[in-house]
Amino acid sequence: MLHVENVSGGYTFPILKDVSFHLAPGQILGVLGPNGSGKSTLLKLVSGILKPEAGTVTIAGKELASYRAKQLAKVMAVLPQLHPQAFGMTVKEVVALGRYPHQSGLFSSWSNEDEAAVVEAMRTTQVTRYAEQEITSLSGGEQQRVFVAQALAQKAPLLLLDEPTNHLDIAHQKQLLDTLRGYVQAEGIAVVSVFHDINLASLYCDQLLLLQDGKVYACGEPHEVIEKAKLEHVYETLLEVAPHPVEPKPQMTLLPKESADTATTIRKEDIQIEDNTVVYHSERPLRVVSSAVLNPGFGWYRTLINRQVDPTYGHSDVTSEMKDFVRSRGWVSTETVAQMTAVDVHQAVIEEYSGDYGSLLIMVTAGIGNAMDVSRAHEVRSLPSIGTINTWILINGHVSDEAFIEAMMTATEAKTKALAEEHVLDNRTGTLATGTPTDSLVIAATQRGPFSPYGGPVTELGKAIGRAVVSCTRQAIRQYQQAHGEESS
Ligand SMILES: Nc1ncnc2c1ncn2[C@@H]1O[C@H](COP(=O)(O)OP(=O)(O)OP(=O)(O)O)[C@@H](O)[C@H]1O
Repeated sequence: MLHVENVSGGYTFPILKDVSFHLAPGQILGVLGPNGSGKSTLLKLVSGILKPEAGTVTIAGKELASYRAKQLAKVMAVLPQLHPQAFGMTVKEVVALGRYPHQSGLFSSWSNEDEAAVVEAMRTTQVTRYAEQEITSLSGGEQQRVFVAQALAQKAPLLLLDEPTNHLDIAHQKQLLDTLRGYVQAEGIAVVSVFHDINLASLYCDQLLLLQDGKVYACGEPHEVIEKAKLEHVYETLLEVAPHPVEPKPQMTLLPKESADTATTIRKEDIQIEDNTVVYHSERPLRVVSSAVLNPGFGWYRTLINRQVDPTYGHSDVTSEMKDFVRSRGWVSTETVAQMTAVDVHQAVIEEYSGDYGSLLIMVTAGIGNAMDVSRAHEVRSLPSIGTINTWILINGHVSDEAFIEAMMTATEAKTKALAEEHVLDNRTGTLATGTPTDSLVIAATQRGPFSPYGGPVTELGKAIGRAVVSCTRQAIRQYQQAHGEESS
């Protein structure tokens, strides 16, 4: 649909240098780049407002320079960054201007097709209710939607949009782009759109073109362009790129400058055992990954709780009950990770280790009444009630996501090793137990200090986790056995 080949051009001096890309029908290309990088200039060169000094622009198989104005308007609609003033016109009249290329003769007649296109465009952009209102009486975002409607009413197979979501609130941004996406797929049109919002561009575009100083720095699918190093280089700012939770489209997050007063050190004496809970509270949120009852998964939290409940504990909504409990103790539920255990929390084993990775605090409570052999779990019909090994690994250090995951594996292997060393059996099968049905793990890091990219058993961090978890879990198992009158072997 659109072929841009080695285009250079600009104003009195060149802005764009040697830009090439191709766009197929049914595709959206997002143009990204910092202020002044040439995004709007590129649209002006593609739309014919500016003439290229070198290179060619071909639309629907025909060179741009050979189109007559009205003919061009039939194949291409443009939403400029700044809109022409439209004083005294109603919304419908502004949208109807989009039908100009389809009028013929001196005394143009308004056809049913024109009317249908205008009505549909207003409906799509949700401006029908303002149809008879003067455009200047609308808010900035409402006016923006009217100009998008004007471009859609033109029914051109190529749409050039300069920041179409400008002034729109998040719901209207999403609504407009969802509609555009559907429209592009249904009608097979092609769209080139300038975006400032990198995440929206990633979510909605098939291809992205990243400009730097008028040159193409990167071009490809969102996962090829939305890369930390590329964006940091072009925008000259610190950021992170992470996966979108639902779509396979990367999303970027800005990293604010680190403030000097935000360091937190986790110390053994700050872990409190009060009533029926083990509690750690940090002034600064910790990066946590956990399988806790309250706030599991990855997140940032300030309070960690291992709560002892009665062995007969039973609630239909455990998460809500835990939230209420956390609040009743004066903690904030949205910044608390909470686990449950039937073990007396005074039997918690807490140890401290340090090394090149920073330092570690381990807390373990071990209830092994329901210990089971995972390889024989398929033979068990009903799950036993409470009986859990809860483990905390608190790290004074900076840990990558990969290291968090490897630390989980290392800790799990270490726990299983501890059960074997203590010769804990699965009572149903008489084989060595590997864990319990409801074991829970919390790994938290201050994300300051030494950086650990990995957490496997050959890393300093992994070695410490392996040794510490085996030691603490073995002691916790013995505590449990002594409390329950059993002999540790
Ligand atoms: N009409 C003009 N005459 C001369 N120079 C211009 C004109 N319009 C833009 N420029 C210059 O061209 C360069 C690129 O501008 P352009 O508007 O294409 O950037 P952009 O990437 O769209 O920026 P923004 O993100 O701020 O909208 C800038 O240095 C700008 O000053």
